[in-house]
Amino acid sequence: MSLFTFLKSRPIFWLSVAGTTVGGACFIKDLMQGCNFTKETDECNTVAIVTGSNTGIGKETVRELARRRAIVYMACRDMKKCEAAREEIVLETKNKFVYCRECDLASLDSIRNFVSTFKREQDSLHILINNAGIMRCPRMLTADGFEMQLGVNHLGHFLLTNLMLDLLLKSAPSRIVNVSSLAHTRGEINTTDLNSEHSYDEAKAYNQSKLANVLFTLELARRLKGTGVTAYAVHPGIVDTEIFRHMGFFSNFFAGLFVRPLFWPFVKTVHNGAQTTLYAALDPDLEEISGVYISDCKIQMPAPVATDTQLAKWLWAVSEKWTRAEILEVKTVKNTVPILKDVV
Ligand SMILES: NC(=O)C1=CN([C@@H]2O[C@H](COP(=O)(O)OP(=O)(O)OC[C@H]3O[C@@H](n4cnc5c(N)ncnc54)[C@H](OP(=O)(O)O)[C@@H]3O)[C@@H](O)[C@H]2O)C=CC1
Ligand SMILES: CC1=C(/C=C/C(C)=C/C=C/C(C)=C/C=O)C(C)(C)CCC1
Repeated sequence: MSLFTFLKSRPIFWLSVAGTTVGGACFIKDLMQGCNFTKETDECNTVAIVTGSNTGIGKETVRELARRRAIVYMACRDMKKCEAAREEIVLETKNKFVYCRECDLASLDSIRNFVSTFKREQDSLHILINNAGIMRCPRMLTADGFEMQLGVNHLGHFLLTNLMLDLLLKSAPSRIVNVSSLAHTRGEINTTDLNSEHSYDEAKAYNQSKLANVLFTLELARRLKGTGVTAYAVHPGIVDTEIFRHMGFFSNFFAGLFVRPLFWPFVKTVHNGAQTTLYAALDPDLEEISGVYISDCKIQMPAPVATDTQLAKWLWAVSEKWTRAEILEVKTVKNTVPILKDVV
């Protein structure tokens, strides 16, 4: 009888195999969780907006901002889901200054309505977190005819940010956090068919939109230099959220039963997935830094194409035209401080 045949017949052998597998999976899971933003900050009187915050990374981001006593606006398209998430967060954090307001990033009108409502209620904004996202959906169009992933992930946030710039400038130091992805490294800006009208590939469209997030951050930082408003692009890690909802391989019943458990050790929990966003939004050490790409709470180099300033300017010009955004002429602090010849 070989050693293996002998072991196979012993229940203790199978118990130890199962124990090692579970232990190994937990060990890998622990290794994959990445950074934790533990620096205590008091955000009392800080006004923040988080888009797409009824679930996933956005919801966790709101939870932590609320725990730190911020006034938080959850900008969501589904008011029922938003209210359920808000209630849970208010009960848990005892912070009642958490509000749900409708904002469908797939509609320029909805974004404009959200901005008007917000400006009627608040006269400052310190943190804008452009988090909402949709990944690898079949070809769909927004209310204004934009390909959905480009429309929601980039163009909607482009308009929202520009409409909020007056408040952000007034409230400086203030921050804009664009939730991008490592997927930007596989992205290309299709300058001849940005809206995927001639051909559509769901993965290419997602990667393009996430590259657009980094290029938008770069151009924002350039335009806002010296104003006290800073911009960051972040990669949250691979996080167990509903982002896979359009990918049958991950989201159907069979996947839930067999595929997800296989991936479980390799993905971050939502709590850990929100840490890099929180770091970018809150860490005082970043106050003088802008236009950077952050992954695992560390400034990292993005893909070379994401540092192309000409491409960033091109994307800005097209986005400005398509969203009909009124772009504020930004005066830097240097320009606004009166100089001697203005005073005498
Ligand atoms: N999870 C991951 O591994 C990674 C995620 N990211 C990025 O993180 C961000 C958050 O995603 P995650 O939490 O994972 O995904 P989820 O799918 O869990 O959350 C996405 C959020 O965006 C909202 N949203 C989608 N479309 C719109 C819209 N038209 N208007 C307003 N809100 C909308 C969703 O609302 P609703 O529930 O109503 O659809 C939801 O609240 C995204 O930008 C994503 O690209 C980046 C890298 C990896
Ligand atoms: C294939 C594969 C993995 C899954 C990768 C996934 C699920 C990536 C998701 C990326 C997302 C959501 C990007 C968003 O911008 C693991 C688990 C790392 C293990 C190794 C092989």
